[in-house]
Amino acid sequence: MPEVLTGRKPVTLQRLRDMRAAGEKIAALTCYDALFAQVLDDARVDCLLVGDSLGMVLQGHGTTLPVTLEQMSYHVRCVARGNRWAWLIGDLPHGSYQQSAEQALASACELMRAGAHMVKLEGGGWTAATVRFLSERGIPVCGHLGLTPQSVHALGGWRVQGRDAQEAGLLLQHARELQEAGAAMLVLELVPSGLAAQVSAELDIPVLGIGAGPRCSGQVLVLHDVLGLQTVRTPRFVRNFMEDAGQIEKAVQAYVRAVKNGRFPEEGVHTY
Ligand SMILES: Nc1nc(=O)c2c([nH]1)NC[C@@H]1CN(c3ccc(C(=O)N[C@@H](CCC(=O)O)C(=O)O)cc3)CN21
Ligand SMILES: CC(C)C(=O)C(=O)O
Ligand SMILES: [Mg+2]
Repeated sequence: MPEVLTGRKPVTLQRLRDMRAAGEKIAALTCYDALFAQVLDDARVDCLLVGDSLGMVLQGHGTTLPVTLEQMSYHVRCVARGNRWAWLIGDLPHGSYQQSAEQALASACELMRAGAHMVKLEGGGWTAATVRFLSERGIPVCGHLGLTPQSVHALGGWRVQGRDAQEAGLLLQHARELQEAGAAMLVLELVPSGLAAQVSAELDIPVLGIGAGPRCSGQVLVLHDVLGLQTVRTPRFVRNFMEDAGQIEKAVQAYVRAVKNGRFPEEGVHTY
């Protein structure tokens, strides 16, 4: 239905900032195709993330490393066709932004042409200059700290990040630097809930958590995990919303509701 009949407005960066300021939780899910985009959009998911997790979920790889920019661009195009209102974030895949700020800009432009509203890149420290380069050129950028899957081999596995004081301090510093460089959003993955709460409270930008506890501006999960479809052992931060809902549309609605009213994630159950 058109906007005049639904009263629905597209989710914008300003709207996401307002939600953060008002304490309204942001509900995000990964999405890789047009049909699911339509389903999630209808269920009023605020942000759709075309994540490079598709390398593991759709392609059957053991990590996200083999995913290419061309593949990401294809999936962003698919999702953009099915989406109408949600804010669309595209992951820059491994090797598409590390070489230089210029390389990152070219890769980001490819995803923006495909229909992304924002790009996401992993890591702290050196990424600040790249985030600044893209932001100054009108491309909204989302940072990603904590467990950064593209560095899984360097990190020594899918391990919780920021457990000791030194690691926590560095993560907080990286988060500040990303915001200062112009990052408009931040994903925190697999970090202790207290640290995620501290980062979210200190920053002015929306912080989406995945395995980062309930005190973030919002949550993001892999869609297939929410639907109880798992090829690997389910991480503890996941909740299967299909169990009670019994139907995909209802499960997604239940996820949005649980995030909005703060019942997911549950401290001590889905947290570290
Ligand atoms: N389906 C799916 N869901 C995801 O959340 C996800 C992907 N794929 N692929 C990319 C990354 C990989 N992720 C993972 C994978 C495994 C754990 C895991 O097993 N974590 C341990 C924590 C170990 C510790 O305590 O340090 C756990 O028990 O949850 C966590 C995140 C998150 N991302
Ligand atoms: C899990 C989220 C944050 C992600 O980066 C992905 O799906 O690739
Ligand atoms: Mg990713």
